Amino acid sequence: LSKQQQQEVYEERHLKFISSLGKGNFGRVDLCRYDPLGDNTGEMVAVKQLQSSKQSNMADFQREIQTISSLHCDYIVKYRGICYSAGRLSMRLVMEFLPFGSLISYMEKYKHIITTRRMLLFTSQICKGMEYLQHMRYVHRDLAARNILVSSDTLVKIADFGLTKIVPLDKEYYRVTQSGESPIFWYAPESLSEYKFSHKSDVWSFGVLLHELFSYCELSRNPKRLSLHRIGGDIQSAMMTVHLFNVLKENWRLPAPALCPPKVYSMMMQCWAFNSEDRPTFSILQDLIESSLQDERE
Ligand SMILES: CCc1cc(O)ccc1-c1ccc2c(C(=O)Nc3ccc(C)nc3)n[nH]c2c1
Repeated sequence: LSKQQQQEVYEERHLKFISSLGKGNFGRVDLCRYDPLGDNTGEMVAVKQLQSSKQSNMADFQREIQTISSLHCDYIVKYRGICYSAGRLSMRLVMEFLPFGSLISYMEKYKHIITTRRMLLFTSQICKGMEYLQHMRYVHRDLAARNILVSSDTLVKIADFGLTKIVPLDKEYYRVTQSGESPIFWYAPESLSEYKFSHKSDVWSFGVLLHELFSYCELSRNPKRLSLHRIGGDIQSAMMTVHLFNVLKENWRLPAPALCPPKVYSMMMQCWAFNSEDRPTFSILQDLIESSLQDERE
């Protein structure tokens, strides 16, 4: 079977645990080898335990699987299938394994050798992935460096943990975000004030992701830290959204990262237009990225 025709049902007995990929912002994920031939030639996959205790969740769950399995794009982490645990009500989500893990850990590790060109290549790939999601009428709502995975030194992919977002653990519901990360610092003003999400709010988040990337995903310079510095870090969380909305209304924006090419910061600023209709589309952003790539080529 070609990779594309790979059956969607994985038999538990052939799913061999290799190691834990750590508790990223997507909950606990394991590296497994799916080895039906039993000769260690099977493919490596990333596997996540999903519990869906109530019947209602099952409907949500099936719908999410329908969506995730319908996304076929080189710049979106591929859904591989589902492994039904014999007897137990739980099941496991099987996704494509990306050998370099999260963009945040990658940038921390390689920031001294990664070039502006390479960062613009990653930017272009994420933009293409978002163009595809928009074409599929899919709003991501949580575009951030923590949700980008690295396949190789020249390829990154968008992971949408939508599935892991909606499936609660058998006891409590948990938000799929980096421990301590509050997504409000990636939210467009209309998302903060009216909880409205659209392709245009994804563009706003894309600008914040660009800021993370060109700040080498450094924790000291991350959007949450910089925003809290501006609005005062000591306010309780309920007021944080209001304060953040107000400073954005008064045209405060994240400052240009050190060494950031002017054209790239200008792109971020266009993504952060207060009125959503003034923001560029992902295809316009693609042209701006190409033009920045040209500058880096000369
Ligand atoms: C199955 C959970 C999931 C659910 C979803 O909806 C979307 C994506 C994923 C997912 C999450 C993590 C990974 C990983 C990885 O973490 N890889 C790595 C490689 C190397 C190191 C050190 N750490 C880590 N690879 N593919 C992955 C897919």
